[in-house]
Amino acid sequence: MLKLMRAIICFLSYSGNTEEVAELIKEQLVASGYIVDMYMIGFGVVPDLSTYDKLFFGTFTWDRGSTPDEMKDFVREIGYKPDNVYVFGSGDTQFGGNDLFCGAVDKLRKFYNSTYEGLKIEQSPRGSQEKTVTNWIEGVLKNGKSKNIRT
Ligand SMILES: Cc1cc2nc3c(=O)[nH]c(=O)nc-3n(C[C@H](O)[C@H](O)[C@H](O)COP(=O)(O)O)c2cc1C
Repeated sequence: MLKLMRAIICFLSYSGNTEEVAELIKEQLVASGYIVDMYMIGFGVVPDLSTYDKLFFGTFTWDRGSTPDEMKDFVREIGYKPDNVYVFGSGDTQFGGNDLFCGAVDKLRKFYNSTYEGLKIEQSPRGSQEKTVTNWIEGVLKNGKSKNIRT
């Protein structure tokens, strides 16, 4: 029997940019045959992540390259380090240039030992950056690790 792959996209977004990235990732995964759930960090109970093949965590960056507190709380609530995490985020190079751009993406990736590169989007992904999202997802699907949740 054909087993469908499942992914969840957990994201934190105040003004909607990271949410837009999450939506694009969802569209791409669905087009590739995944069943996709979305979780807005800070709203409701943290889902059971062990039931997903791939986990996508998204966040904006704050306060000179920092990870927002809600994201830190989410990480604490999970309570373990899944090994199938892919990190994405939005930021703005006006806040400290390349050094601080999407610093939270780098920090989360490091925390989860996520070997696949993080996706960093300058504010809204709509327009020319949509291709960046598409390329990233293609790379994740081709090269990224999946947790085999059925063994
Ligand atoms: C006070 C403040 C500080 C920020 N600091 C950074 C930063 O250090 N690095 C960065 O890349 N973006 C920084 N940003 C930009 C946001 O991360 C960016 O606007 C992001 O797209 C917002 O995401 P959201 O629309 O999902 O809430 C900052 C924004 C604000 C308002």
